[in-house]
Amino acid sequence: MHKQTIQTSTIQYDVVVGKGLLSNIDQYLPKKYNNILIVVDEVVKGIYGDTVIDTLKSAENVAVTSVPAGESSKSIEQYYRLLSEAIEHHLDRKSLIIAFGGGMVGDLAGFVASTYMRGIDFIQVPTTILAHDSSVGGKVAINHPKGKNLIGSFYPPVAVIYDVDTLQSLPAKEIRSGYAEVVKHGLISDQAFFEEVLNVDLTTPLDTEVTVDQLQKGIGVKAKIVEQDERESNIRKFLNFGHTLGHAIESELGYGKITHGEAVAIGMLFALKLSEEKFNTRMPYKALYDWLSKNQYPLSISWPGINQLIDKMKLDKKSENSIVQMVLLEEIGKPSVVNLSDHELRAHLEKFIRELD
Ligand SMILES: NC(=O)c1ccc[n+]([C@@H]2O[C@H](COP(=O)([O-])OP(=O)(O)OC[C@H]3O[C@@H](n4cnc5c(N)ncnc54)[C@H](O)[C@@H]3O)[C@@H](O)[C@H]2O)c1
Ligand SMILES: O=C(O)C(=O)C[C@@H](O)[C@H](O)[C@H](O)COP(=O)(O)O
Ligand SMILES: [Zn+2]
Repeated sequence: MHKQTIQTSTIQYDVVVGKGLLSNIDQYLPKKYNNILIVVDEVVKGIYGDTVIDTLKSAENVAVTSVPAGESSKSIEQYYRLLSEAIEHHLDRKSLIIAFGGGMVGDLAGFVASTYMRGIDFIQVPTTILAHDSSVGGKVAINHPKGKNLIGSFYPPVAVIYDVDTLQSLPAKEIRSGYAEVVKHGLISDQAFFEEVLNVDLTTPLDTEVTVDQLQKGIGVKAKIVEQDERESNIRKFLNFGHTLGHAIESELGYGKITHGEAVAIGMLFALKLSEEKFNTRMPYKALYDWLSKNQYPLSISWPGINQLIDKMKLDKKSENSIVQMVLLEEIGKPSVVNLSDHELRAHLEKFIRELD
């Protein structure tokens, strides 16, 4: 078992990563709670629900509510329904919400916790590779048809309990999706880490030791940033590398049509191309493209119209006065936030799409 402590200006919490944690989950709760609501998606409930419920039921008053699996549950309807469940189960300010699943459940249940009675404790119990990213740092949100995560808050969990045994049952598509964020953590932090990630072959069974080591490194990269800039005034924007276009693609194609990581992977390729142009430097575009292709990321997508994409990019949370900001790289490990005019963005995006297709 490995523990990293996150210390921001507002809160301290532990991220515990290890094997077999689910069946001892009660031991990792930071304190005793009078009442717990577990929010889980139907797939995760089917595989791991009993273990967690049985462990907690002996000690606490526990209720479970499930949401349909998939990005479309990160919606105002599910958010409202979960609030109603919290009321029905008599959760109060001494109660706990457990977000049990991938990033979808983490973001949704975390947002419920952040607004129910103006905020009650919640913990993240991630079950996907992607959630090494989403469970740490306290961004919680739901989607709006106009844009990803437009309704949300900064609301850190009181603990993250990451049982890596759960990764064994992940479908290949979700392994790919999660690894895009590991690649991101490599690109924004360190050449050696990036190269190490590109050595991983996602088409063969994962080497658990290597994966867990890389997930811990990714968490370390994220922790270092959110500890200094919890609310994204400056350097936290670096964690958005690949997301300005990625989120626009997800939202324009329809939530769930492409996974978050698949869209971010395309967004990172675009950001690398732009970085080359803006900083007159060489970027590992080809190395990343080849790795993504070899690992069966969908790089040839049915592209939405450029105007729609640009409109969505303007709604990105980094935008100011409708000017699109993108995170680019001056070099690997040296991210930088750059403003782009509509004209420039359109020209580069058109060229990128043409060359990718
Ligand atoms: N808050 C943040 O900082 C942050 C960071 C990155 C991504 N996100 C958000 O996270 C979401 C994506 O998260 P995700 O990729 O984990 O998707 P997800 O939560 O939708 O899970 C993906 C799929 O995997 C299934 N699944 C989950 N765990 C499983 C397991 N152990 N075994 C088998 N199947 C399992 C789920 O049922 C689902 O079908 C997006 O909404 C994205 O915007 C948030
Ligand atoms: O933690 C962050 O900050 C990130 O940007 C991490 C991203 O991987 C994640 O997808 C996040 O939800 C994006 O945030 P948003 O503010 O662009 O919605
Ligand atoms: Zn992301």
